[in-house]
Amino acid sequence: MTKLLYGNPVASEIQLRLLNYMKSINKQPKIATIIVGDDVSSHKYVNMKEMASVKMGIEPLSFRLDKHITQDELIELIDKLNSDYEVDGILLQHPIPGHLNEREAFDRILLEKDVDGVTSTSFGDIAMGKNSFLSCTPAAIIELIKYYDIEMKSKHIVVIGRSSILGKPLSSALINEDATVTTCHSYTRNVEEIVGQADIVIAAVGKPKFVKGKWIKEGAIVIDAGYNPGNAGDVDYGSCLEKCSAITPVPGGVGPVTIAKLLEHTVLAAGKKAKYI
Ligand SMILES: Nc1nc2c(c(=O)[nH]1)N[C@@H](CN(C=O)c1ccc(C(=O)N[C@@H](CCC(=O)O)C(=O)O)cc1)CN2
Repeated sequence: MTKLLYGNPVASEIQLRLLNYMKSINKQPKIATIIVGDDVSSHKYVNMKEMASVKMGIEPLSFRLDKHITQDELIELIDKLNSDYEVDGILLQHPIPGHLNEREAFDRILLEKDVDGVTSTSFGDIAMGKNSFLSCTPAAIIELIKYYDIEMKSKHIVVIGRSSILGKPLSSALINEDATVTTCHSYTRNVEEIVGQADIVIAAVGKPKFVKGKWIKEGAIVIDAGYNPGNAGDVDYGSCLEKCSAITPVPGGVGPVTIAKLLEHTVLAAGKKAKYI
């Protein structure tokens, strides 16, 4: 019987941990959320993050910027939030319109307010095993794997995707968990063959139903980090279900844990206790 790795119990456990921790902080954590433009999915995800924040007693400060905003105006807002003592965390939702330099904007976020783990410095710190916030979806995946007592040490984990907020930091964090990691991307030859050698497959490619059941080694574990329109994951769920020993559903898998990790990082930032993963 294939085990379903649901995200909600993992998210609930994180939230319980946070509620306890919040009792020891004598301030209400505040997160600034920024969306540039009118990407429908971005608005949906940020609304979900804000609703979850409010439920946890975190105050969201929303910034919805026009799609024609200039780089200077965006940087000016980030600078203002960096120097606002009341703001504990800053979230700049990806993607932003193409005329803007997203990397420069991410990197403008002060390290201690980078609760979303998107700055180059956070990424470098994580790679070196230093104390910064890991990007939220990679952090969610590692939390979910640990929650279900899945061994990472010495396992061959194949990550499909190398985006700067998902595939790359995830591969790096998995190496720190003593896994043997192969990262596949659009120039990788024979992806099917490589996936077939994996003990754990993590799909973070941004292509609906990309991973097929026939690629999967019998009994492997499949984690779907995809968030495509219409709630489609990156994994062809039906065919993979038949081959694997455990799988995350979409929706209801990695997604809810990603949001819980953002809340956790925000509360930890508020408590000035940044903690690795
Ligand atoms: N600055 C960032 N931008 C983006 C990130 C990020 O971590 N930081 N990640 C993605 C998308 N994302 C969060 O922003 C995200 C996507 C999906 C979910 C989620 O919980 N999905 C639900 C289904 C939602 C629904 O009902 O429609 C699920 O999987 O159960 C959470 C977060 C892009 N940009």
